[in-house]
Amino acid sequence: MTLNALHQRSNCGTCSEVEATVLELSEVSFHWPGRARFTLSLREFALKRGETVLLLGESGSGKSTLLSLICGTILPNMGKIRISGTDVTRLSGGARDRFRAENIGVIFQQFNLLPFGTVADNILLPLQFAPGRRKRAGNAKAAAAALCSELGLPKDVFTAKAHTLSVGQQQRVAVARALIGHPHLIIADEPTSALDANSQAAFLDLLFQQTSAHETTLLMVSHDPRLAERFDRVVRMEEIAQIERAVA
Ligand SMILES: Nc1ncnc2c1ncn2[C@@H]1O[C@H](COP(=O)(O)OP(=O)(O)OP(=O)(O)O)[C@@H](O)[C@H]1O
Repeated sequence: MTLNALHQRSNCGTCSEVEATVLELSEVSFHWPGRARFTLSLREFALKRGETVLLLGESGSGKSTLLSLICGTILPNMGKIRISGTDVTRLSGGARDRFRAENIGVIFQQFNLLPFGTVADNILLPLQFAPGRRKRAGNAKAAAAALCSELGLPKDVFTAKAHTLSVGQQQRVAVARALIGHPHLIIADEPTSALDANSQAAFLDLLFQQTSAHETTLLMVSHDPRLAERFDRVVRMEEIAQIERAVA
């Protein structure tokens, strides 16, 4: 039996601790290649199950780089990145893509919806690559429709093409796509940056309602420190990471 299977089946203290930590980075170092070499080093960073964390940092401080490392779209030069007990740096490229689809819901700044796909197509997309998540979603179409209704999207929008939606509606679709099948970890990269204060508050209400209902861990990047009070914890890039820039 694998360690993960043991953790899932056991109620022992050690395993509850492992399960309680959804994300754990240790001794991670990454550099972007090229003339203006940027190096990000991070000793330790962990997120607990159900925790909501706002990651703040100046432009160019490596926030998006860190999120890409967590999502496994780039690999560190050294160090461990464990998500729900699996060190993603040890997975092959294909296995990492599948792991991401299974375990992480991602919300991008520009939402990254398929413009000519329907709302349903967009929400169901991650399930195509993630059989476990598809199973957790149950009746996937019904789950997507339920999420739409919980997120305040009108029924007739379900079959509309994504590009015909308002920005506010597209946001909700992006949230539904990240939440379907209950991934343990949601990563959001400045999802509120293009919104006015009222829309920002409404967006966060939706996100927090959903994450608290399913004990989902949320790591959200923003430039806006005013959002801090809504989160369990605020982390600044300079507290957790060191960066170096060297021009060759
Ligand atoms: N694809 C890339 N190729 C090479 N270097 C990159 C790449 N992406 C980022 N970098 C380097 O990493 C540095 C940090 O960029 P990153 O986007 O992670 O910062 P950020 O904190 O998210 O910035 P912002 O708040 O402006 O989005 C950049 O200054 C750049 O030097």
